[in-house]
Amino acid sequence: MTDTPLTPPAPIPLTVLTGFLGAGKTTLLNRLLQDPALRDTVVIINEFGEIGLDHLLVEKVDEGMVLLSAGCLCCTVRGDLIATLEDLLRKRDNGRIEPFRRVVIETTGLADPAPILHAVLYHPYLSMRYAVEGVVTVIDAVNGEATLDAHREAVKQAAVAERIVLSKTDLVQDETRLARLRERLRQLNPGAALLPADAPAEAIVAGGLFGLDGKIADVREWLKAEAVEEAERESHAHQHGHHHHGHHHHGHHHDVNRHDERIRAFCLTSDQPIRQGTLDMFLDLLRSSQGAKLLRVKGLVALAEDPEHPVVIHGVQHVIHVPAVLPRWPSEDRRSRLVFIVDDLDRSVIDKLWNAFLGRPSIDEPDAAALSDNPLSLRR
Ligand SMILES: Nc1nc2c(ncn2[C@@H]2O[C@H](COP(=O)(O)OP(=O)(O)OP(=O)(O)O)[C@@H](O)[C@H]2O)c(=O)[nH]1
Repeated sequence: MTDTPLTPPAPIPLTVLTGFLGAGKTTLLNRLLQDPALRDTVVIINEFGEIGLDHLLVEKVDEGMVLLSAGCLCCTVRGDLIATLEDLLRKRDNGRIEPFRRVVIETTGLADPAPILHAVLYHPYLSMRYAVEGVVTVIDAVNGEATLDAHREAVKQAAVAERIVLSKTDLVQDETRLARLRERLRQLNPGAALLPADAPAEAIVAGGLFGLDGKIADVREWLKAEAVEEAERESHAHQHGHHHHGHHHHGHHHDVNRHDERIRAFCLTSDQPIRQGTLDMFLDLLRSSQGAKLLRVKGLVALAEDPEHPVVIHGVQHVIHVPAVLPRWPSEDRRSRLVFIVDDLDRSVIDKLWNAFLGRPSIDEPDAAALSDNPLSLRR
C-alpha cells in the first residue's frame, strides 16, 4: 500500500501545437526539443496514416513510445488520445516512465484543435491531472495568406491560439507582405502573441495559465483582455470610417477575408461582482444555446460571495469549466472580464444575455427581473 497524498499532484501542463499542412510544426518541435527548458516533455503526435518520426526518434522504450534525443518521450496516436493520456499517467504514477513535466500534442495539419482541448477539459480525471496551457499555431509566412483564404480550418487554428509562430519568414523578402499577414493575424486573434520561429522555447511553449510547477502563472498574460478590448475599439473606429490604412480596404476585401470575418474576438466586462448562481446560469445557458460557436471562452470573474479571490474560467465549445480560484487579483483591474472567440455568432447575442443576467437594462431586451418574472423564462 502506498500513502495517499493529501493534496492532489500539481497538474501537468499540456500544450497543443497545431498549424496547417506543411506549416512547419515538426521543424519547430525539433528545435524546441533541443532546448533544456523542455526536458522531460512527452510529445504526442496525433496524425493519420504513416508517421515519419525518423527525424525525431532515437531509441525505443516501450510499445508505441520512443525516447527522443533530448530526453523527451514521444508517442504516436492514431486512435484514442484520451486512452493515451490516461496510459501516460498510469505509467508515470507507477514509475514505469520518468515523471514527465509537460505534454505537447502535435496535431495533424487539418485538425481543429478545439476537440482536443475539449476532450481533455471534459474528462473528469484528465482535466484534474493535465492543465491545458494553450494552443500554439504555426503559420507559414510564404503560404499563410493563401491558406487562410482557402481553408476555414486554418483560420480557426489561428483564432484559438494563445501564441502564433510565424515560420519561413526567411523565405519572404517582401516586408509589406509580411506586415500584411501579421496585421491579418492580429485582427483575427488580437490576444495571441505573434512570435518568430526562432523565439526561445519557453516563450513558445510555456507562458500559459499554469507554470511548470502547476502553479498559476501569469493570468493577465493568459487572458489578454486588454488586447482584445483595444482591438475591438479599433475595429469599431474602422467601421465608422475613422482611419483607413489603404491596402486591403478595396471592394474585394470582404471576399478575401470571408473566413476571418465569421470569427470574432471580444471581451465582456462587469464592474460589479457577480453572484455565483447568476454566473453559473449565464454560462450554462450560453453553452447549451451557443456551444458549438464558442471556439474559446476565457475569463476572470469576481464573485459577489468572495470578490477578493477571482475565479478563472476556461471553455471550449460545450464545455466551460473553472480550473482555478486565484489567491488574489493579478492587477489593479478588478473588473470581471470574459474573452470570447466565436465562430459565426453575433456579439449582440452574448451581450444581451450578459446584460440580462447582470440586471442591466438594455433598450430592446428585458432585464433580469423581467426574465425571472416572466412565466415563460428559462429560469425556474
Ligand atoms: N526555409 C524554411 N523552411 C522551413 C521552415 N520551417 C519549416 N520549413 C520547411 O517546410 C517544410 C514542412 O515543414 P514541416 O516541419 O514538416 O511541416 P509540418 O507542419 O510538420 O508538416 P505536416 O506534418 O505535413 O503538416 C519542410 O521542408 C521544412 O524544412 C522555416 O522556418 N524556414
